Amino acid sequence: INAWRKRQSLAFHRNPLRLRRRMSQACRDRLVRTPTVIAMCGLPARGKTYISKKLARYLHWIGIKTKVFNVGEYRRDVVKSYADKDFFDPDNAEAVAVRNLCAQNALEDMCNYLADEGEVAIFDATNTTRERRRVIYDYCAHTFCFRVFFVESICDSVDIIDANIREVKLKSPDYKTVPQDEAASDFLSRIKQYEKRYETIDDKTENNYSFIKIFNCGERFLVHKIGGHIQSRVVYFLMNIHVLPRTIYLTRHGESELNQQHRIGGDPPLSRNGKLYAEALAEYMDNENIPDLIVWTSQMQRTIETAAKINAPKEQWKALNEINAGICEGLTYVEIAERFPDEFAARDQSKFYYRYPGGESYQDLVARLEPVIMELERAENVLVVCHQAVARCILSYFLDTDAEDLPYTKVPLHTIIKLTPMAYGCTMECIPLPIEAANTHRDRPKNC
Ligand SMILES: O=c1[nH]cnc2c1c(-c1ccccc1)cn2-c1ccc(Br)cc1
Ligand SMILES: O=P(O)(O)OC[C@H]1O[C@](O)(CO)[C@@H](O)[C@@H]1O
Repeated sequence: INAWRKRQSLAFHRNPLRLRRRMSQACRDRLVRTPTVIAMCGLPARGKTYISKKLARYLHWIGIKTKVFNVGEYRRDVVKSYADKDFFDPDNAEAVAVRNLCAQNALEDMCNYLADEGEVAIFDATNTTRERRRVIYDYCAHTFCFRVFFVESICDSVDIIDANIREVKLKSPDYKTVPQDEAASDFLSRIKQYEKRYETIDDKTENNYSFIKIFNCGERFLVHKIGGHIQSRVVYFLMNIHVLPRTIYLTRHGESELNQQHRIGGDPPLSRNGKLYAEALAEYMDNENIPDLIVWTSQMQRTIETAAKINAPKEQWKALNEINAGICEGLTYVEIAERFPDEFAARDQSKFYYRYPGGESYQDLVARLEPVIMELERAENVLVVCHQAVARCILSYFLDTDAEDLPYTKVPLHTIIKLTPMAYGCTMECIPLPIEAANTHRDRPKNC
């Protein structure tokens, strides 16, 4: 499929017409993983960029090549200094031409990305008219034979719109030199310009499309003609996220007796220092005074023991158990290098994909952690007490780390990581507690 795509993309740059015929031929052949365009729809301040970025982060984390194409960024490239709301007046012919050009440029870049390497592309734009959606559908589905899935966010809650404008819009490049209250009123009138022409997806005249309509941040959904695996994963994800403010705490278990011996795996008890960390962690969480905190641990005794003294309900997840090192369980890295030199070298060559004989890879870990991430999206204040490799995978979901770098993320023992969702991402604060612990981190070797 990749070689085919490479040929198609070369052909495209040489002879667009020939490619389009070839691509329509491909339409008749069932492609294994037909690329999907997720086209956002909705008035400004309906969370389109929020959904686009969050969705892209989730799909990237489960291993699907995904990229967001934001038309606003294309417009800012073309129109250096933003004039004002009149730029969005549908009767301003020159501005309409510029905006259509930007949308077309984004559309072409997006389809080239999918023709070359991408599996999912998210088209982050208002797409608020039937005509605009038909242009997208004809270009992506008929010319390129990609699946198209429309995601419309509809929100009439003034509080939510106002919060969005305050939290995100006023920080946008369009308003960096404008006083806040003037920016807010300019943005509100920008919305009014769009409202003049807004046509919500109509399940009668647009009933051939696959789409989901989301009302008021997920209070209600209307799902229409889900087409394929990606779309069903997207719908499932969108029905599990929420925007309630909350904090996620992440920490490894206290130092274990095997950590002290620099041995990996096993199901060892805590060392004396590990027990001290368990007490300090309970005290820290008490001081944080988090409403309705829930604590998740693995089923290994070192995490259960670490959480035991925390004054909150506990839940054990087998999915949070540490990576299974198979034949290397209980060994030190030196012993592994001596007894299984080829395995040791192979792991450093491709640490994310390498699977221990009789054990797991980081890629296996991400797959087994997906239900934990989904439940974390549904939950509010949670403390997750887990392990080094597991913590790296969970952290990479929130920080959008690449698979290449994920297995080398530093997650020291006796450190509390505080994750707070903000605007389009989340902030991370590391709080090391002053209790001695072995260093279990192994850096990427120089030659890898
Ligand atoms: O402003 C908004 N209006 C309307 N819907 C919104 C937002 C935001 C939002 C949240 C944080 C910052 C910026 C935007 C998220 N959603 C949203 C939409 C659908 C789902 Br399913 C979940 C959240
Ligand atoms: O992938 P790495 O760097 O070997 O770290 C994972 C290892 O960390 C530990 O949790 C502690 O050493 C081991 O149980 C596990 O095999």
